Amino acid sequence: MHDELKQSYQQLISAVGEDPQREGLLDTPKRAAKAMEYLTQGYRQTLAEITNNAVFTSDADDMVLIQDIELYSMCEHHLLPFVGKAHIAYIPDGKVLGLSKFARIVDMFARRFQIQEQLTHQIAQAVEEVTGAKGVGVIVEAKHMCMMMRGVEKQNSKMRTSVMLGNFRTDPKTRNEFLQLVKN
Ligand SMILES: Nc1nc2c(ncn2[C@@H]2O[C@H](COP(=O)(O)OP(=O)(O)OP(=O)(O)O)[C@@H](O)[C@H]2O)c(=O)[nH]1
Ligand SMILES: [Zn+2]
Repeated sequence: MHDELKQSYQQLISAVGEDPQREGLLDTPKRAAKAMEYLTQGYRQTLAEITNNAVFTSDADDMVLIQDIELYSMCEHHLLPFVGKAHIAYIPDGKVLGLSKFARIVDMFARRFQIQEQLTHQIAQAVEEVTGAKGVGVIVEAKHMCMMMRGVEKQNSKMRTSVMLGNFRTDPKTRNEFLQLVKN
């Protein structure tokens, strides 16, 4: 993959009319390929591997909220970054997941070519799958460079997506508790 990416970046540099042999650009295909490999490493990870069995038995059955998990992803339409935060809440059903693993789940799906709606959905489903929770709620808020640097060039708009599963979907009280907690 590395060599293929490197060649693609060489072509890209030529295609925009730059000189790939210019001193400042000589190592750019190599660096850019390495960066792109990192930014898409989510394709080469699995849920089992990143959560590493960090699921613990617990009789806690109150809502757990992990807020402000920063995320960097790339929109699949323009391959430009979108940047923001994820908030994840769940109601355990006998099992809790190690705290850091929520951030790892966010990164695994963010480091792919994405649309925000699907990213939000995948995070929620993964948390449900790993914890077997009674319910899961995920909110993602992000700013899309494809709307800021180009196109409509709006600097202040933000996209907010949410996915509610289990009792977050069926029970308005649970959902409201989540939304209230995130607001605070
Ligand atoms: N729903 C959704 N849309 C997104 C996301 N990221 C980018 N987009 C939008 O995808 C759309 C692609 O529209 P097109 O008309 O095919 O592409 P375009 O001509 O580059 O569109 P403009 O951005 O309006 O210039 C744009 O409206 C983007 O704002 C995302 O995560 N979710
Ligand atoms: Zn885009």
